[in-house]
Amino acid sequence: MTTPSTPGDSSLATSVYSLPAKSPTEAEQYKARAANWRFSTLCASVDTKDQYGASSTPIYQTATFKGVDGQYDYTRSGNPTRGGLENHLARLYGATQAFALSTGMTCLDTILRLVKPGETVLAGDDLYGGTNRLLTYLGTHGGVNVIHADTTRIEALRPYLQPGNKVKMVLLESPTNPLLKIADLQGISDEVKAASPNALIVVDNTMMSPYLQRPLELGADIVYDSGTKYLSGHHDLMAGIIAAKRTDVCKDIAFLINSVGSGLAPFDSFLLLRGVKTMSLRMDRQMATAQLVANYLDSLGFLVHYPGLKSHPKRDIHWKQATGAGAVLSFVTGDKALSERIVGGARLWGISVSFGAVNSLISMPCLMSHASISAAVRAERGLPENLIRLCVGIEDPRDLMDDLEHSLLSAGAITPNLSYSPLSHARSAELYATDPEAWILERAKGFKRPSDHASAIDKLVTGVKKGLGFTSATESERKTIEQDIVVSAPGKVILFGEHAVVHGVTAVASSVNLRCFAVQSPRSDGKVGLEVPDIGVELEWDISKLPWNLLPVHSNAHRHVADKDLDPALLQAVEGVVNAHVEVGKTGIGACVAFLYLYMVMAGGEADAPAVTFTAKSNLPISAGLGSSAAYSTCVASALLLAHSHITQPEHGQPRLSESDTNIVDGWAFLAEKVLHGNPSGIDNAVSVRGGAVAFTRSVGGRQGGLNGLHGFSSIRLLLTNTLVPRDTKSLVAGVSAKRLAEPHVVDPILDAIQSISDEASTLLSGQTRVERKELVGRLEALITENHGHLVNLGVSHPSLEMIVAATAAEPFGLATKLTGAGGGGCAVTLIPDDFPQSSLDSLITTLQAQGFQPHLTSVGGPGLGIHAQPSSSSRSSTRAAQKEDAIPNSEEGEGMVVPKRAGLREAGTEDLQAWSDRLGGWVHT
Ligand SMILES: Nc1ncnc2c1ncn2[C@@H]1O[C@H](COP(=O)(O)OP(=O)(O)O)[C@@H](O)[C@H]1O
Ligand SMILES: C[C@@](O)(CCOP(=O)(O)O)CC(=O)O
Repeated sequence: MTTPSTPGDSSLATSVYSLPAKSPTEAEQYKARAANWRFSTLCASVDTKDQYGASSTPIYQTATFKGVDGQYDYTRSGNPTRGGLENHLARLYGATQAFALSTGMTCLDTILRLVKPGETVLAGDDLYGGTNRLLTYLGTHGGVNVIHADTTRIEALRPYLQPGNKVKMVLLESPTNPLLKIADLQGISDEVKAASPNALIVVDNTMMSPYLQRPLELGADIVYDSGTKYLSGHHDLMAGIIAAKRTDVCKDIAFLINSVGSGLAPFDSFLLLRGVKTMSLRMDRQMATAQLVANYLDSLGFLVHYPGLKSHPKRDIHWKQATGAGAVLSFVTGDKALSERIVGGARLWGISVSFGAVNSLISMPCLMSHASISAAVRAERGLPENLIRLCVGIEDPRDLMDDLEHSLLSAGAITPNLSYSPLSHARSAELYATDPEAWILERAKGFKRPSDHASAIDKLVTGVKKGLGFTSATESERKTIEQDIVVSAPGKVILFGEHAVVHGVTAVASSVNLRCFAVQSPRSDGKVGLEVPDIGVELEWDISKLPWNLLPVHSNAHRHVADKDLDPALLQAVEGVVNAHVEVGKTGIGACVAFLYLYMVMAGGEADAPAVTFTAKSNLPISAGLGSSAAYSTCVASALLLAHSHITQPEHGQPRLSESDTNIVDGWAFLAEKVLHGNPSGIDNAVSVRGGAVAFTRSVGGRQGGLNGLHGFSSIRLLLTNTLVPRDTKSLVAGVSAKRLAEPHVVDPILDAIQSISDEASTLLSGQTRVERKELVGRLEALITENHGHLVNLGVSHPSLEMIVAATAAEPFGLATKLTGAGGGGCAVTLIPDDFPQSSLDSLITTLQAQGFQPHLTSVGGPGLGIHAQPSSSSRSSTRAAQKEDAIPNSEEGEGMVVPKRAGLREAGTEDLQAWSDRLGGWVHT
């Protein structure tokens, strides 16, 4: 057995990194057969020779191998799965040897170790951020002289090539990422070699893969690829490949990999080998679509970087050395905020760094993959901050175009071309099937980029269409918002007095630590959109087509104050608009109607209606009695009020929102609650808007209502248990009202009894009583049990709630529980005394879970409505600069990257919402 030891070990090339054990004749036979195969045949035909005849290379998931004279002894030095992959890749790269490592950056690290202190590395100036960072480190810590130049132009390299400069390595990329600049690989290699014979030409070939470009055939000494990209194609592994022709170079690389242990693990080697088999197939599809996308954007007048375009600089050189244009392209919109809107609005195009996988991606390199290069250096290297990079996958091109076009439209990057008459569906389908390039150009004709000066013909067509009752002529001028508006509001738990509160009885409630979060973002296509992924809502409406004619006429000059009552005719019309979407379920319909109703009433007319998308997501269980509707209503109300500047956008550092703004939001949130619940008391929105704990009395029949803060509430521990039984607040509230009408002699005494309970609870929780803690908790427990009994008599309990009451009351627990909220299912709340042992709590939780319920301990009394503050105008520029600097150190592939807020909210999992909002920071609460 030969273990690689020193670079000078001549046995190395034929030992652990050589072809697998097989007779030379077999290997030769394979080579002879494969000699004339084309690339895709080579990809799919792995030369496997396994002891059991396995037709796919097995995973040798082992660190060590038995015996002393076998071909393998230790996986760091060599492993049959990795060896099989490396042999296969060596053929694809046209290399003497190929090596599989853990990542593309490991490849670069390994290659750079061939440079000694005092020697020079010549590298490009449009490099992947990670490459740039490693080179900088080598310069400061490794004594290596790193020079950045435009490696795509030999003229830029010439001054550095004199022997005195000790150029050991020239790092090339073509096309570059993300500007797709082309380098003449053969020309540069020849000239570098002539001037600096010791220099190694290294090519990062990741943008092309060996399928499209084989730099070893163009004079390069070493080529490396991030195997994470096209080679694997599925974003399910990380890998890097080094391929080289010169045996001395191969030996050095093998030595380093063995010494460091950077070889790819067996399982990842297996996955990569599997991925490589379909590489050409995937890339053909990806490239064909990329070409369509590039043609589309190009014909609309965007500056597009893609070597498949006729106008691409040095296109002829690219096509001399490569057989395809790849599937990455980038384009300039001219406006960073516009680019953020485009990226934030895309759905099918995922927001992510990296490229080359089967699914399509969209990103802004300056905020993501290239964020580790400082803004100043990016500017110096001509990387526009508004650049959008598209990495095309294998999805149906029509779906990709639908999504991109929708996103461009809603962001205002394109507008419909009113003078264009679209093809019929049948003709368009036929064109797509027979001539996709003609199809895409035809598609692009339906749009144009907005310009300040619409052509005379456009103006004429607009006028005619408007006269005929078509969409508003002023879509591009329609009001929108300047920046994203971000808000959040909590749910609530009612401890005493639900239902009775509707009839004027006092209730005691507190906010909980679960919230609804919302982003309202600008759009420029004359539409208003609502996205509530929790309940499957993703809709948009033409603003001009909303039933504006039914808006009640307001004499009132204080338009920002909400109406007390709903307008039945408008409500019905809005319900009609929403009900037209048959795909939306009951929960979704309520959410849409509440939003659209507020949207229309607050605008007061079409002219003032802003083109926005409202996106909401919540970690509150919906319809479980924890006030998810109030949290949503509060978010809708505050976001719309901010869009109209009816309340003040807070600035960083402001301690809290003003009392008057708080009241305005509460009024509108109450109106939304009325849409959702018919006759709510207003307690849910009062708590959601203000947070904390309150005793709330609705003003009924001329009696004075009121709201008092309860400061002894927050120290109480509550267990909330969700029965998961769905119910409907509106009908439960209506049921109690009907019962009161039918049997006032039964219901009224119950209401009186609940009033006494709430009064006593308010006193106990006011924080000012002298009652001893233990006694206080004991009294509250008795009140809970009593209040639940009254709710049972009002007919709003449910067998599942009774199971929880019984389970928590049973020995050894002995706890008091009541339903909370509207009942009929939903949640129960259990008071956990201070001295209740943790072990008992754990066992109670297990018991409840075993019965199919979802218990969780909650903290109460947290903040109410929060609005994400804009930096104050004086500090705006410095804060931005600080944020950018903050993002630099950890902006790795994905980590710390800046995602448009709307997309960030949409993509965050329910569990991550709070963390997403904490990361945003800068919240100002009521
Ligand atoms: N996150 C949310 N996004 C959109 N709408 C919501 C959301 N949460 C609640 N809603 C609306 O509120 C209704 C639930 O209200 P309700 O039955 O009172 O339950 P809860 O006690 O959770 O407030 C839903 O049907 C839906 O229309
Ligand atoms: C039953 C009621 O008192 C509370 C309703 O709470 P929820 O919708 O179940 O979260 C109704 C109300 O106060 O509006």
